[in-house]
Amino acid sequence: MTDIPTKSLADLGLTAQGGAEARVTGLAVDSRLVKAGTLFAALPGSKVHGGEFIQYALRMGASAILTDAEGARIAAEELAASPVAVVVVEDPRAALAYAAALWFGAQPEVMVAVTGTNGKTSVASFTRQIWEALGLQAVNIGTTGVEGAWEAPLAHTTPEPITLHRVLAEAAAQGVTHAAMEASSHGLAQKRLDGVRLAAGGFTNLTQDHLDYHADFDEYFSAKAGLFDRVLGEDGVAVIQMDTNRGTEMCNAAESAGLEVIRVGRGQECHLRLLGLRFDSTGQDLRFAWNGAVQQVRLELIGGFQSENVLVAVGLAIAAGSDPAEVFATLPRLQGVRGRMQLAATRENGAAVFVDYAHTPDALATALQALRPHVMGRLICVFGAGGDRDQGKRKLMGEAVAAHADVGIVTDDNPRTEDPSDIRAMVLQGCPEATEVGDRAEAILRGVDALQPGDALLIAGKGHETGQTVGEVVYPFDDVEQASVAVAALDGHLT
Ligand SMILES: CC(=O)N[C@H]1[C@@H](OP(=O)(O)OP(=O)(O)OC[C@H]2O[C@@H](n3ccc(=O)[nH]c3=O)[C@H](O)[C@@H]2O)O[C@H](CO)[C@@H](O)[C@@H]1O[C@H](C)C(=O)N[C@@H](C)C(=O)N[C@H](CCC(=O)O)C(=O)O
Ligand SMILES: Nc1ncnc2c1ncn2[C@@H]1O[C@H](COP(=O)(O)OP(=O)(O)OP(=O)(O)O)[C@@H](O)[C@H]1O
Ligand SMILES: N[C@H](CCC[C@H](N)C(=O)O)C(=O)O
Ligand SMILES: [Mg+2]
Repeated sequence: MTDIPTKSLADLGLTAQGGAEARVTGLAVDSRLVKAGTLFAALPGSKVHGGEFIQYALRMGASAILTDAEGARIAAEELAASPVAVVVVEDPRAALAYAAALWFGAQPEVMVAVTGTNGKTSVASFTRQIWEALGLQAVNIGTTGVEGAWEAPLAHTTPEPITLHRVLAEAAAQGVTHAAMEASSHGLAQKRLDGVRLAAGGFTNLTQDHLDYHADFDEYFSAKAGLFDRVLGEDGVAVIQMDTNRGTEMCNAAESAGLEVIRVGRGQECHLRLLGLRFDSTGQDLRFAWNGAVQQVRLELIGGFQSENVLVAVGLAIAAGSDPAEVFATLPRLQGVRGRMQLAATRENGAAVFVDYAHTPDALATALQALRPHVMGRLICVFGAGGDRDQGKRKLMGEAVAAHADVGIVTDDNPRTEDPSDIRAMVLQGCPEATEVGDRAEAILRGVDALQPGDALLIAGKGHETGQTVGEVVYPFDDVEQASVAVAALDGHLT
């Protein structure tokens, strides 16, 4: 007959109205993906309630519907006329997260997650690199896809639970035992990772971003705190960067939830205490103490914020069971993450071009300040702000560049469905002296052309991205490639 694996609602931890049972052949949150036997999760959305699509899911042969009272109300007529099993719960997103975990079953034995406005991808990658250096089969999961012992592309930083658990089960089947994942604020607010068993959770920092999605900064904080007060079990460990806005509050939230906390920072109360950083042209020396015992390691990474991220990764690896001394010994082998303070090209006159993913006011300020000790001349910054995203951060991004760069060039960064010149105008409010060059390739060429001996150029905002999204179309675009092209064109012309 059929070899499609099925599960009962009870197998998925769900109870239908009237005790109805159903054999489920798959899960879907989008009605357009429903096939015969699928459980369709009709979720409350930001634009529309998924309940509107229940009738369509029924026509496609859904065997069960998971929704809330509102979804059941919207589709009351169709549901009454159908033999489908209906599960009504208060929080269908959380129920879906647990059902997806039960559907796919396996996940890597040891998992950690990291949240924060900036630094998640970096911490997740460093944690994976530490594990790999210790001989473990490890991956990081997030903005740059699944990387490490097993690789796969992802469309989101924290995928919705069906994709997430499919990926975790496939990774486990490939022999991956350790995984470090990013927990975005959207992912936490939508409970995408509530079904994941985590040994530890990390926090990097909290500054402005995504206030188009979260009602205000407190709600944004609460979403991030959900990693500690909801997702991590009581035997989990929290690794908290203290030297940052809301670090103490996040630590309190973790302690109130009964978690053990590893504090990271410069203060005396920190278990992983940053004692000093010395910068040179290829990296930095990091001096720190672990429970009072002093360590010093060489990092081939540009920018002091990378040391902060490394210490959070160190805390996560220790929290998840690795031996501290063995973890410290791996650190000189850490490699920078693609598009994070990446040296993309060098001009014949020695001036360097860096590509970085700074796309928030704090990240721009941090990245520019991090470059300053490496630059004797001027710091030039090519940057822009994304369309269909938090508008409130645009002027603040301009202000960060006005404050920390010597020359600013405002350009486009994924205008999406907005008018690019409107976005640039909002950015320019924060840096009226900057030059406006809409075309990003031309902006990069202008920035590279301006480089004199001792200067450096920071191309910010796109990092590892390989496309420029204008309207609904993604045009191929790579900052690292454009930097090389510009240097070759200008220096080739000069020689
Ligand atoms: C803003 C946001 O996070 N939206 C997510 C949310 O959708 P929504 O609430 O807006 O959905 P909606 O359009 O109102 O529709 C409601 C429901 O009806 C369903 N539907 C809709 C149309 C249809 O024909 N049939 C159907 O079933 C939808 O699947 C949805 O479940 O719930 C959906 C189902 O779980 C997600 O797929 C969707 O993520 C979209 C794709 C998205 O782009 N999210 C981005 C912003 C995101 O999550 N980014 C974060 C953070 C990045 C960062 O840190 O910088 C990330 O983790 O990537
Ligand atoms: N600890 C930090 N403090 C401040 N800024 C940072 C820190 N770490 C990274 N950044 C800045 O943020 C940029 C993005 O870093 P990263 O990709 O690691 O963050 P992320 O949190 O994963 O971002 P996203 O929300 O897009 O997934 C870096 O290129 C750098 O400019
Ligand atoms: N995950 C972030 C990435 C932003 C990167 C930047 N290039 C932009 O498009 O704004 C977001 O979607 O808000
Ligand atoms: Mg990321």
